[in-house]
Amino acid sequence: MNIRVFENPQMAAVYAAALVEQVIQSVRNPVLGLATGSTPIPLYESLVSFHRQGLSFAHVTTLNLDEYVGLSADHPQSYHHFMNEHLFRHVDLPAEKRFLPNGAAPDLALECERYDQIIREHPIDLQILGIGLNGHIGFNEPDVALKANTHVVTLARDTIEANARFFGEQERVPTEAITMGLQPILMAKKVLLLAFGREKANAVLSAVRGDVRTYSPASILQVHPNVTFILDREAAHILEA
Ligand SMILES: N[C@@H]1[C@@H](O)[C@H](O)[C@@H](COP(=O)(O)O)O[C@@H]1O
Repeated sequence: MNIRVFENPQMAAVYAAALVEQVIQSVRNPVLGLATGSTPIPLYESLVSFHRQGLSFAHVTTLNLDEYVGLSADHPQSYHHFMNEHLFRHVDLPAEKRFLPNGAAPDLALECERYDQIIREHPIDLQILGIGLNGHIGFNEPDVALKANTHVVTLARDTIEANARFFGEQERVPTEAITMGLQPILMAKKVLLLAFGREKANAVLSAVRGDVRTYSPASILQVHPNVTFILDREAAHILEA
């Protein structure tokens, strides 16, 4: 596991964007696993600026980690909408090569199967991750057991509270999501986990130094052969103490 600590999220994001560019430039049909949340926003800003300087996404395929159940693609808090706003509408990534789970699908079990089939057809070259305050990755929440495949998850109380800031009030946050399971994340050739801010320091510490536990889903990354944690000083402050 590599750990890189930067002065601030902007510098960390430029480093992460350079690693993404390296994959885009060196792999014939690169597949990127993408994350949402506030953390990857500066990374997407850097990638948009790289695009303006000539980096093409025309041959890239993207697979997102997750989506809220019950939100259609045009809902302002959906992850579909998030990806459009922060990346897709700014770059030349073909619409048919952008995949996200459909949280508004009438049959969620079928939707999970559909998404797993897409994942099987597009093994991930580089997976971008954030981390929840409780150590979740994607929406794989701490639990007695974790799942390998795409599944519907009931969001943890902490997660609903943490994400209420995007919805205005807690009651409006969906209580369920569809998330990729751990298998495609662990099968990705390379994983970048980004974490910024003091409130992430404990989750980062457990992920990096704790035992591998289902109650700390990010800790499973310790068994992956090519993971880089990209942190700002605040998120790294306990690790560096
Ligand atoms: N499902 C997403 C995760 O993929 C994300 O990593 C995490 C942290 O979000 P943030 O980056 O806003 O702290 O929570 C969200 O709920």
